[in-house]
Amino acid sequence: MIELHHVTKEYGKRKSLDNVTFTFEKGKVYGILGPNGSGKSTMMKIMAGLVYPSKGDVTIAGKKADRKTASNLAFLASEGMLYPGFKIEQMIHYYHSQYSDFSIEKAEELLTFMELDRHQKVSQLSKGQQGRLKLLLVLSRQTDVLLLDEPFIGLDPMVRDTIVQGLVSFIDFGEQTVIIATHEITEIEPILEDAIILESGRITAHCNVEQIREEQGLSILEWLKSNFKKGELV
Ligand SMILES: Nc1ncnc2c1ncn2[C@@H]1O[C@H](COP(=O)(O)OP(=O)(O)OP(=O)(O)O)[C@@H](O)[C@H]1O
Repeated sequence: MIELHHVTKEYGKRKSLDNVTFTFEKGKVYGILGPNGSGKSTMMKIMAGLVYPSKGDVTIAGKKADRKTASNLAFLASEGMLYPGFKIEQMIHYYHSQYSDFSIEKAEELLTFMELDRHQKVSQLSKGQQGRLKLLLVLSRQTDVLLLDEPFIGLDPMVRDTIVQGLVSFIDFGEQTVIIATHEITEIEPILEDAIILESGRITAHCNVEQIREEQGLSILEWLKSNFKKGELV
């Protein structure tokens, strides 16, 4: 369980997060949706213990989020995960050396699944291949919490579908708490249980995906549009 309690993050006078209180329940898959600059990455970094709130607090399984709690969660970040001079197999061995929960067997399975060549250098990978390698590195870890910040960035629509299948195959549903910040709402919808909308640093809506589908007949994109106050596109 991840609890945000009156969390505000200020950069200068600007509030990236504004008094956010929310509980992510254990074993559920959440989507964080919202336009550019609404605070999605800030929220992910705060839960990952990489950025500290200006006010309020974040706890993971009852412990305050910091570098220590960060070691028991896998975070797919938008920047800073890959070393350009490394080959793919070196990246895998590096992660294996850094994280005791890293499974080489899972990494091998994912190499095949993601159609990556272990001998290729990171600097020679396309954006899509880099995205797949990042996913390989986080999905090979056996952590209670998985945070994915824009996992589809740079990936073409065909590959996005493959990635969703990969998530379905490699996530431990019901056990891992998975939080995905994304603009690719339609692609991710099949695996989401709950969705929240962030607008200007505030949570403005929260839904159970199946419930709105059954009770209101809405897809998550339609729900998002119906809830979105400013009418901006995400
Ligand atoms: N390190 C930083 N220093 C100053 N301002 C920052 C910093 N990080 C984020 N911000 C600001 O905080 C706000 C929220 O940014 P954030 O990256 O969390 O949004 P986002 O919803 O992830 O956006 P996107 O969809 O474009 O990735 C933005 O106004 C951004 O400029």
